[in-house]
Amino acid sequence: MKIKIGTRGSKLALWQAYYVEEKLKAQNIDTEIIIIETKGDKILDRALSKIGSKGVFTEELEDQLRSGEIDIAVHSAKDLQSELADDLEIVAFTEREKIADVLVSFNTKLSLETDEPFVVGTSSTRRVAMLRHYFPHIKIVDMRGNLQTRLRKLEDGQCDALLLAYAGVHRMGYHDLIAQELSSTKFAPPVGQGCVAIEAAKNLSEEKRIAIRQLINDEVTEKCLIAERAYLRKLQGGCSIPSFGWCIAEEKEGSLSLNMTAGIISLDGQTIVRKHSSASAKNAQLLGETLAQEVLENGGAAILAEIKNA
Ligand SMILES: NCc1[nH]cc(CCC(=O)O)c1CC(=O)O
Repeated sequence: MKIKIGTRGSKLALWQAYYVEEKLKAQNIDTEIIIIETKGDKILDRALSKIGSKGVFTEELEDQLRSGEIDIAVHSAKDLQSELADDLEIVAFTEREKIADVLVSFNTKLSLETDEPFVVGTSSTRRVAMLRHYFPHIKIVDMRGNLQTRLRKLEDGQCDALLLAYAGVHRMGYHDLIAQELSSTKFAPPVGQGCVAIEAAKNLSEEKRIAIRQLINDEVTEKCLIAERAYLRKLQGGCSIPSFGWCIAEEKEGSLSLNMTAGIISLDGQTIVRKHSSASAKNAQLLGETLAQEVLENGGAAILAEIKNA
């Protein structure tokens, strides 16, 4: 059997593709990595939220899944839109890395917790809003591009620090630049952060589908991601909305139980709606949907409407 793996060409995307390839190769499955450029890779001069919300990093990969040019597409789960077309599905989620955001700087003594003002580069609406809420003394500059591009801008002095996902920083070997790991209860991570998702067309052969699930899927992570993605789908926000959601699993009396926190924050950081709930892993999807309903009813809908009008 041979499995053709489609990926974007950034270093982080390639790390993910090699990670998946290793797991398949270990069981003597032949693999080929095919690099595909997406709109999100080509357009670098505009904020992601302005390019258009859906599929900026996925559309071209999905076309090739449908045509059979590739068997699977490897994505950062957080970049994969919550609602897939009817002919596509996620067949596996890899075991999750730490989900927190980190402050990255050449001055690792920097901390958001002191009153000292400094400049942070980020273009994520969630990170901007969270900074405004918790750390209003921080100045923010817009900063897009892949990790290496952003680090070069940091090196050039365009900012004092970056806010990034721990997972990407760790995978790229930039551990030494981590100045501070942020608390997820406060500075809540987005749905999917730290996890790699494997997307396939529904017409992929059953043989390949089963092999991929067996070798790559982590069942505990999958339950968490089902809950998180159900939350995002129900919120109908898309990836440029400052929403957050993270679910952790714990073994409780022999069965798996999920604890999830989810919410949304206004762009100016003034209003946060945050809800928490638990459920059995069997009800993962319902957990995410129920939380979305609660968030929407308790001020979330008003924040969404305000963002759409802006
Ligand atoms: N939006 C870009 C992106 N997509 C996935 C990651 C990090 C790795 C991950 O969360 O899986 C990053 C970089 C970042 O936000 O710092």
